[in-house]
Amino acid sequence: MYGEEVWLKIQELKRLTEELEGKPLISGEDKTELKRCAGELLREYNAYKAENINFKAVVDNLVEGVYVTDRRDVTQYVNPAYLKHTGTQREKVLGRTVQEIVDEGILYREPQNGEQRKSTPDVLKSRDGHVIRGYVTSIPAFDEGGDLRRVIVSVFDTQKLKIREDTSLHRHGGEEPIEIWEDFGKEGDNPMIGSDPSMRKIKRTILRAAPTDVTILITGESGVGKEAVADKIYQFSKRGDGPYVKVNCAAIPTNLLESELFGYEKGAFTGANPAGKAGLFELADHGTILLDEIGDLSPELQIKLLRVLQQKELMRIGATRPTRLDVRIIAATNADLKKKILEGKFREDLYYRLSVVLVDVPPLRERKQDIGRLTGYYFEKYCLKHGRKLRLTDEARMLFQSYEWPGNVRELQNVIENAVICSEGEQVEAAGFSERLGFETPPTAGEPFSLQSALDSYEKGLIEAALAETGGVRRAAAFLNVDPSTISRKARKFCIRIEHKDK
Ligand SMILES: Nc1ncnc2c1ncn2[C@@H]1O[C@H](COP(=O)(O)OP(=O)(O)OP(=O)(O)O)[C@@H](O)[C@H]1O
Repeated sequence: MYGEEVWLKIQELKRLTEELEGKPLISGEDKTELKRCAGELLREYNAYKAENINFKAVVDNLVEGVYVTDRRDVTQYVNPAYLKHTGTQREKVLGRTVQEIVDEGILYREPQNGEQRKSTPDVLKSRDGHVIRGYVTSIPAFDEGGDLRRVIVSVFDTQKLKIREDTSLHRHGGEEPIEIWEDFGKEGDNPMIGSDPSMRKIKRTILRAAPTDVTILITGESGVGKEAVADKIYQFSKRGDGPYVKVNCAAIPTNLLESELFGYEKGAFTGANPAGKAGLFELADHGTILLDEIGDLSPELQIKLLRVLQQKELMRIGATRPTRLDVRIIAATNADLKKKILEGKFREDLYYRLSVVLVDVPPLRERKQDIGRLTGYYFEKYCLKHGRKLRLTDEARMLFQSYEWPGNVRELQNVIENAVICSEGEQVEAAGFSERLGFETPPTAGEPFSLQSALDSYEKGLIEAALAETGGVRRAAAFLNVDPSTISRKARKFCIRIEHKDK
């Protein structure tokens, strides 16, 4: 007697109990017995409900990815969250062995231990260039005879882990664990690598400002990652499912930029589309627009943009009525806008409207702590992309640390990709980059050259690199096999700032 039947019976019993309540013919004992019966039935019904929960529907709706294989490693089930994390499709994996899937390059999964429960961070990667990170737990399920029946793999989206840890961090006011800040972003997207204090601050700002609708101005040298910051703001905003329109204001000729941004009405000017055209702002309605190189905006367009910011509406060219807009504006520039204001080239009121939140991304040379991780990430990425199995030598890594990277992360990417493609052996040596990076360039005859200054420059680079790599004078000294006092003395001589302290 289960389900509906039990329920009806309980209702009947309840009704009877209430009816008999107060009637003299039924004894107290009978009433107690009736109540006991009803209670028992209710318990039975609840047990039935618990046993028959639709667990598949539950697992289908989990935030964690779940992947189940049988004992021969054949995929039996994957939940939607798993497919989302890995960007793969159900039909590509169901009924297939993990090995087949890995061999085809649909997915890369580091070896899992099928015999024991195991938790490992960072074990999922897709081979299409994205590195996917998740916290993975594999649980083998055995039958009564002790034989392995299936393996249940659950993947925790580390992005969620990061945000949860971040909030707990603020609650407890503790020191942030570095790994939270290493990569930053949803799985499958470009990570934003950086655990240098300046980058951590930027990531905290992104987490705080993204869910609001405030205007954000991102400044910094070319190639530092301004667009990468804007992408994260978009991802973490409430508009993450809405349109995201990116406009490089410097790339569109000034005479076209107005119609591109604001659109025009029909017959607005000769040569225009007779039906009129919506501008990029309108295409970004209910979403986000990134105005890159905002410093290049003409004075006329600055006024039009101010109107969009102040009144949340725009005038198409040739229009008589404004169009209402709901767009979140992010602006970016590598120009010094304060200087442009002083020179009368940029409106001060626009600057303040744009920079409600200001994110200044420092150049790579000011966050040397991140060079190692960025190098590792891009080296792995380009090796995968170009199908090469290479090793980056320690000397090459050191060289990277001591270089100033005027082109910032973009230059680092290019140098690494070039080395991955061009290197002939099995490892990428420092010599492969040194000339490109301007190290050890042999002097040409007749050029003024001092051996001492070349040696000083090399020594300075090595000490800076060792300090950045090891994080302290004593450890840098051990690394270079010299006395700590030598490091301190040379740091003074070469004006190297020592920010790191040995613990
Ligand atoms: N912290 C980071 N971690 C990983 N990759 C990064 C990081 N910052 C930047 N990049 C990568 O470096 C490249 C250049 O970054 P981006 O285009 O965001 O720089 P930018 O400051 O907008 O440059 P520009 O001023 O020239 O437009 C991109 O491919 C980006 O993904």
